Amino acid sequence: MRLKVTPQSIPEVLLIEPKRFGDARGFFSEVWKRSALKGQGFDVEFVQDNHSLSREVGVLRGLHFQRPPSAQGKLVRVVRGRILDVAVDIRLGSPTYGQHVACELSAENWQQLWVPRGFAHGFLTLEPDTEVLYKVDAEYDAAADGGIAWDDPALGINWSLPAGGPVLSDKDRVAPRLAEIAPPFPEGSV
Ligand SMILES: Cc1cn([C@H]2C[C@H](O)[C@@H](COP(=O)(O)OP(=O)(O)O[C@H]3O[C@H](C)C(=O)[C@H](O)[C@H]3O)O2)c(=O)[nH]c1=O
Repeated sequence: MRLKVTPQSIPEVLLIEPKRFGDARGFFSEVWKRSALKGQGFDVEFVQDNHSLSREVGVLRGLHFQRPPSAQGKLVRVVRGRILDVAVDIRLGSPTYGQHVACELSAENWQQLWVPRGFAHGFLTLEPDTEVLYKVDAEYDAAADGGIAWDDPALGINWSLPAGGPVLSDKDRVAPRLAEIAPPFPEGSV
């Protein structure tokens, strides 16, 4: 098997573990195969690839989403360094609404997280010079871009922050709490 897929505590969120074929030259790995998600009921067609570099430990990007009809599913992986990757269920009416999955993804463990539409996504870097690559199934739409506070007490995310606190963008520093925004994903919207 080249791709192991494990549903998480919120079963729509999947941990994906591609196999690495190592040899004296290095390794080869199929890091994405459409049939792997299709087998889990997600027939995804990615339309954009993203790549971010975060220089310091403690960079926290999130919690972000795009509102319908520009909602994005994301397949996240780390090619250098390590992150705590977090997906928060913000689908109104979901039995796991407001709950989250947190997984450590790294170049070493080679694991990926599938974050479906209807989830807010964010990560904290655990090593310097961390590079995150992620495919999305809807293009960037700045007008649909939304965010919720990384430290929203209602979400109860244990980020394991560094002593100096997170390094945030101006946008993330002032994001509202989930209860303060109009529900971004009404029932049936994703
Ligand atoms: C997301 C995105 C951003 N941009 C531009 C907009 C800004 O001028 C610049 C930085 O954007 P931002 O500060 O939103 O980047 P991040 O904080 O890494 O945002 C991402 O962080 C979390 C982890 C996510 O899951 C989202 O994919 C995304 O929101 O890139 C684009 O041109 N295209 C894009 O798809």
